[in-house]
Amino acid sequence: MTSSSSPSQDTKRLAHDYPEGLRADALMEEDVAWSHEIDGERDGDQFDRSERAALRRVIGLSTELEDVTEVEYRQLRLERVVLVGVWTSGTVQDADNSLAELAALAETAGALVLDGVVQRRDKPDAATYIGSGKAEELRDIVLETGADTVICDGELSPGQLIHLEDVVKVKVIDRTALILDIFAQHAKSREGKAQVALAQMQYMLPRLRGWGQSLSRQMGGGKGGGLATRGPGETKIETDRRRIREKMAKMRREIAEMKTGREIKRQERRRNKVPSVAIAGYTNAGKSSLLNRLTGAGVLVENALFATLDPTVRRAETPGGRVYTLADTVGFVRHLPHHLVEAFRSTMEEVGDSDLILHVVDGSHPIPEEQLAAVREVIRDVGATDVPEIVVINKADAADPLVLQRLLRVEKRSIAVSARTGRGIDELLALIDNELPRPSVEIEALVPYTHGKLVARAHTEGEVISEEHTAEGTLLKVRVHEELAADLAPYVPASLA
Ligand SMILES: Nc1nc2c(ncn2[C@@H]2O[C@H](COP(=O)(O)OP(=O)(O)OP(=O)(O)O)[C@@H](O)[C@H]2O)c(=O)[nH]1
Ligand SMILES: [Mg+2]
Repeated sequence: MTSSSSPSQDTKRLAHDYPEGLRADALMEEDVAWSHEIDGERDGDQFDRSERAALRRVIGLSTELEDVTEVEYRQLRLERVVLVGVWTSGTVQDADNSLAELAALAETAGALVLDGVVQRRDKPDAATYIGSGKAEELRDIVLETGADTVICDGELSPGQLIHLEDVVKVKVIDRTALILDIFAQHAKSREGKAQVALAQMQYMLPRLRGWGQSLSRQMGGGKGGGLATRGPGETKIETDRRRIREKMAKMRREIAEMKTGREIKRQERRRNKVPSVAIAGYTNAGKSSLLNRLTGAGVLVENALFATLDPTVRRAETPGGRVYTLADTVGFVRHLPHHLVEAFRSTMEEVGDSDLILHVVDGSHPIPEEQLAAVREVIRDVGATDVPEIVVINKADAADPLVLQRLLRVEKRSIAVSARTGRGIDELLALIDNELPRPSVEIEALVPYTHGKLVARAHTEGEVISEEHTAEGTLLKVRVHEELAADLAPYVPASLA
């Protein structure tokens, strides 16, 4: 029969194939070393690394939930984890990639990945996700490695989580909970925090009993407190559910209010006719690096997933001096938990509202096409399909030239760049200039020197074709939007009007 150290044929253990591939610290060290190495030539100031490090997990604590009603303060304490995936379709390579991504997610959350297994099945087992026999094998791996948590590569039903926990006897969490946890760690703005909290509550609501059961099991069936707050005939779970629902409603209202604030700012930009460019793309593709490279903004860059959760908007200029805004956005990931898509919908709508999308993809990834497809799915989801898109194939310095060629051939409007070395950046800037909506009215005006403001506006809001300083004032030939054309109309020389 199968012994603990040799799982049967249809289960594949990844740790043996990638002895170093699943380790987080190696990833981070490379990043730090590099940032010291190239002074002044880096893709961004990594200023809150220490702050981020302070959020890393505490050693030796297992997942705990102190009070379900305080769900937004809940933390998954992950330390030593074993990953498990069910591989239903696609190639072995696909399955490996998926688990490698889960490993990167787990490491981003602060866990140490000890082992990873994928299981070939037609579909996940309804009761235990991997099937009871495999669950026993998984139990052996957990014992052998000393893991305290198992992370499943999918979204499990509350029942599956409980049943699998019963067999493996350590905490079991799924990919959705893991991603929610990372978002919770990384959210900084009030809006971001509220969005994550809402998504967490949504996820928790149907799972309350599961968590409650395993919690009471852990505590030896203790009754817990909170009796005083309970209404007559209401069980603890019912009270908790009711309180969570109330909190969710409050959270939704708050998010709606914050959205209004952002909406006003956006309308202001639109009124000023400032074109907007959104940088979207798969997590870790180099979106923040690109923003930093294009504008010199000091946005946090980290070799971790979901480093950016709060959209940053920066001012940028075309080579001709036309002003536009450049917005960094939340990264995407395959099978983004539905709750998160919902909670971040308003943020993602910014992408749909922009004049141009820079769709950044990691060219050094083995199959960048998968990332492109996953991102486009979300873009479709938020109804942003009619915004023009430039595919920016980043990390060209580290990419396989054949992969680059393939992508450049398939994607019509695409360009290969490296935010790290600066390769292709000038071409990208020119391309952005080309794709940005152009002001529609061409006009010639003689602006008196007393109206210098109008000349300045012509430079930032329009395109100056020629400019001449005459005795009577500045003679401008410009392309501008209609409002500015109206403001300039009084100064159009009679001979031209
Ligand atoms: N080799 C190489 N690495 C790059 C390049 N651009 C970015 N990186 C690295 O890729 C990692 C992720 O970069 P970020 O800019 O944080 O990526 P992001 O898309 O903003 O990621 P999230 O905000 O986490 O979704 C960092 O370690 C960067 O140093 C590049 O052109 N070449
Ligand atoms: Mg980022």
